[in-house]
Amino acid sequence: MSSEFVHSVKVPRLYKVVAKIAREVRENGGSLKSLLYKQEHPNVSGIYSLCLNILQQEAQLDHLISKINLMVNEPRLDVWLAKALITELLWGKKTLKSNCKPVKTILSYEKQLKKELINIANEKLQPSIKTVKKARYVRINTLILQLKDGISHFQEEGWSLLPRCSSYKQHLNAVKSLKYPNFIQDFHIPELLVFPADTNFYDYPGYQNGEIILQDKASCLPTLLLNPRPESVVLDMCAAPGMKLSHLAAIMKNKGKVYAVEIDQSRYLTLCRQVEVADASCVKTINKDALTLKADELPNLEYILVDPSCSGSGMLDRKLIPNEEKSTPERLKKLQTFQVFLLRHALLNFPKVKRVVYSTCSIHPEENEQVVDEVLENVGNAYKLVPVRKLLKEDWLNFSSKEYKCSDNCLYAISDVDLCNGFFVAVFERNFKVPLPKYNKIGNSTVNEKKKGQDTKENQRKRNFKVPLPKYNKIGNSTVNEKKKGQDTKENQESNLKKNDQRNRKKRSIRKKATDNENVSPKRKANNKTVQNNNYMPAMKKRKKK
Ligand SMILES: C[S@@+](CC[C@H](N)C(=O)[O-])C[C@H]1O[C@@H](n2cnc3c(N)ncnc32)[C@H](O)[C@@H]1O
Repeated sequence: MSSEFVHSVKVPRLYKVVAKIAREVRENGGSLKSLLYKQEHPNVSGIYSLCLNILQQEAQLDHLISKINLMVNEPRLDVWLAKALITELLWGKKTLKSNCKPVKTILSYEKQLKKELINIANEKLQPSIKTVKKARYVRINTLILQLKDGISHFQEEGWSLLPRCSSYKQHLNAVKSLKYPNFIQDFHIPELLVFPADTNFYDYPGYQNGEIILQDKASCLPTLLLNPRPESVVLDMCAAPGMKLSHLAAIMKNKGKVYAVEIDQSRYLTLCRQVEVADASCVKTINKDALTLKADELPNLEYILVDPSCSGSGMLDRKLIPNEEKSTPERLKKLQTFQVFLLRHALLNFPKVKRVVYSTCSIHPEENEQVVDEVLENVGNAYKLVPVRKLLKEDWLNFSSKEYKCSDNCLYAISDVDLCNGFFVAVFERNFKVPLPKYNKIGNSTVNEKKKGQDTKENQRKRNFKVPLPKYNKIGNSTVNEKKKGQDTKENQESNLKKNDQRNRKKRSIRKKATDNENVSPKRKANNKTVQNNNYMPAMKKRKKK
């Protein structure tokens, strides 16, 4: 076989992106999700799924590549591109549709690869990582497609809808034994359809068009529990990539307003694309730090979703990637500090808000019960925790630990039990009879009385609510709050405040320039390219009449 590669036909961009990300994760220890959002590729889920597959099958891939002498015979072939193409051929779509040279090369080894794969199975080579099965969830985006039309579409494709169950336990048993051609509506979220675990919908025209959204059940729970009524005003403090956001817009039937805030520039662009594709016209996207938001920027705000960055320890997919960042106690502590800050900001800075939902895709109490407990101390009786058990009419199985002050009032989704990602949700409801504690005074007595005397860096920050967390995205490394070394005297605090005010004013004017164009053409900027590249496929079924 020739070792000269003629690049007359381009390698499909998806495979190039997948190869680049997989290499970065494996060779430089990058985080799969962060790398994904930097790519600005419309098919985020497709790329994610293929990358995950490569990383999971890496032991077999290395074995196969060495058995067929691929890199010896084809020294100019990029090994990561080869891994991406082989993965697609053997475990993905099982076909490669392109005439580019690397694809032709891999196809010329197809027979050998398949033969060696059978040998691997016979040799009982252990897969890189044990595969964890969960159901495949498909949310019908009711902003575009009516639920009944979505269901009919799948039925016309040969799928058969099982009757809904009368209890959650029965439903879980039905999901556990789901097999093609059966699917079922979710017990709690009717617009969420549940299919057997291995079903793949990434190529579905309806997925490309935003008519269906591939969203795990766990990720729909916070929005289900926030449950804003249509015409209300909602803030999604940490919005990208926009899964919960588009569900919020659907719950509100695109009536009212949802402010979607995201600090990270590349994730913000993904968010704008998701808003456009999902047709979430009631959303206003804002690219800024949620900690700097003020009540008067968001008039009549009633509901807030706080879904901050977390360790992601509940995400089944993440558990499948060897060597991904681990939840060390130090990392959890830093995440917790940020989570407390953000939740407290949501609860104490927006006086008209009546409900706040806090959620994480973590199963660590450090990011869940401990955060809620700490913030409960600050809010006093101005907010109460609503027992989720009641909201879900007793039809839920796992709750927060009674060892904590929040007791069993919050929800846990446990993968093995609930057949979705691990998740935590707490619902706070405002008691308007009690005024909000004064939060923005230095030395505020409502903050963490217990820790008086221990003048830790964290306590200094807690007392000083006006000062935003420095460099949000460096959480998890040592740059956070480095500057506050030394004594925390009142003088120091006041001078810090002044410095921060000046810094904030400067930042605001820079950001204003950057975000002003968001008012001019918020979505076009991010989406035009995507929509054109997306090759809009034909719709699944009748579009919902507007
Ligand atoms: C767990 S993800 C949110 C997932 C999202 N709610 C969804 O359902 O698709 C957390 C997001 O918060 C963003 N973030 C972190 N700190 C932030 C801050 N201070 N202000 C706004 N966004 C922030 C991160 O960049 C990340 O995109």
